[in-house]
Amino acid sequence: MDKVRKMERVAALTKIMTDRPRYLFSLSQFSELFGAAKSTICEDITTIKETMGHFGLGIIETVAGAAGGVRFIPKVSDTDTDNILHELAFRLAEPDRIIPGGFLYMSDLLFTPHLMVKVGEIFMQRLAHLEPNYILTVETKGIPLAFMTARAFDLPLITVRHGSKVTEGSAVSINYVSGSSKRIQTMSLPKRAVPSGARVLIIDDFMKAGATARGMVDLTNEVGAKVVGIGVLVATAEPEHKLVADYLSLLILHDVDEHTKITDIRPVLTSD
Ligand SMILES: O=P(O)(O)OC[C@H]1O[C@H](OP(=O)(O)OP(=O)(O)O)[C@H](O)[C@@H]1O
Ligand SMILES: Nc1ncnc2[nH]cnc12
Repeated sequence: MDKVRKMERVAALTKIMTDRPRYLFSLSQFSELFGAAKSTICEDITTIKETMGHFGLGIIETVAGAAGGVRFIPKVSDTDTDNILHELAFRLAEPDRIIPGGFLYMSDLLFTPHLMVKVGEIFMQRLAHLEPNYILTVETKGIPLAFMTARAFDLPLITVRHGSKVTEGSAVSINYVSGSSKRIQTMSLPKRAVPSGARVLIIDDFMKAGATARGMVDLTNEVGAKVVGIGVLVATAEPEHKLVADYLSLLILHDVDEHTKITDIRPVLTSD
């Protein structure tokens, strides 16, 4: 290979690292890829680190030692977080989102990749201290958000399903009554999906009574793993007491008025 110029290395390194947030790349790997000395790669990394810091684009973390390396950690600034949450609240308050029964149509936003990438990064930033090693959600609408959170953490996603599937092997199942649908539903977790002792972070799009989240906690306990935290995009203000003790919600839905078409939904801001 022709000698790779610094500008080319920096562009390639940035692409490789930001494509896989939080993954620890070894310097030897980069050194081999570009045919450059480790000291040269270190200089490139310093340039990327400074640029990221200067523009508030994320953090480049170096880990010393034989098992060490370098990784990119997404960082959404407080201002960007507040702007995204304001934008989501504004869009969710659009009058034509109200569905009879006081439901809010959210699927278009939940399935918009660039929005969910950011929300996933916000969850990662706020919940990384819990040190999960699995992300868990329940089908259907929670999946894109949970998947993007899993991406920001560089962790696998497990999906609880409404009913067991032969392709997933043996499963533990429970019945629960979702406060939202007021129906008895079944949820199943394949036994092989979560090893016992795993630290699980639950991510979902919506929480009303919290029965769905409670069900996921119970299933996780059933397979000998532990729920370390729960994050939801929207939680309703009422009922105040949910069926799970502790959770982080990015938006609070105070009211949906089907007659006036006014939805009162507010972000939980970084300054709150
Ligand atoms: O706190 P709860 O009252 O239990 O309700 C919350 C659940 O309701 C929604 O799912 P939904 O029933 O709309 O299913 P879907 O994602 O498959 O559309 C949401 O994704 C939660 O999982
Ligand atoms: N989108 C939604 N709007 C209102 N209540 C819900 N419960 C579950 N999903 C909901």
